[in-house]
Amino acid sequence: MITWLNHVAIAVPDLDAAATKYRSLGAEVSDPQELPEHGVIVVFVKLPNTKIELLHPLGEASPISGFLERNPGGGVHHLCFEVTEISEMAGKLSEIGARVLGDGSAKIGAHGKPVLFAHPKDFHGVLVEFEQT
Ligand SMILES: C[C@H](C(=O)O)C(=O)SCCNC(=O)CCNC(=O)[C@H](O)C(C)(C)COP(=O)(O)OP(=O)(O)OC[C@H]1O[C@@H](n2cnc3c(N)ncnc32)[C@H](O)[C@@H]1OP(=O)(O)O
Ligand SMILES: [Co+2]
Repeated sequence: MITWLNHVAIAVPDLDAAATKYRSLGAEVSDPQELPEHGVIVVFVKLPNTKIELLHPLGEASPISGFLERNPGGGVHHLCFEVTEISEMAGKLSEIGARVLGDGSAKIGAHGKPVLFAHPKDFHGVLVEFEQT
């Protein structure tokens, strides 16, 4: 079952500049975290009711490189919802006709929990991430 909004992710061309901008507004911003398995480096802006994940490509084959080429100034990249049972999610997604990205199995995400992504073309033009609660 889908529950909380865990984060909204924004792809940015300059991670330090983006982190500084949110910090200057008084937000608590985490240190950068490299996620080589996901091809990104991330920073989290912590808000009382959710988080903003600032994303920048890491390595040669980042899944967000194409997005930043098309949106050089940055843009909203994905939404992440928590789910009670990630192991059931891949099956549920195919049941409703949504493609699971990658090899279809969950990977460990930025919070140390399994995550899956569904294709934006199957979710009203929005890339959706699901994270185990
Ligand atoms: C771990 C951490 C965490 O939170 O724990 C993360 O979030 S990692 C976050 C980074 N990891 C991921 O994003 C993993 C899942 N993402 C992917 O596999 C890829 O980004 C992807 C397949 C969605 C898109 O890759 P791509 O841009 O190179 O592919 P294409 O050029 O073929 O794009 C196919 C179509 O999808 C559209 N498209 C691409 N990216 C997005 C997006 N973020 N939101 C909405 N639409 C999108 C393109 O415009 C294109 O539309 P048209 O055909 O109309 O031109
Ligand atoms: Co994310």
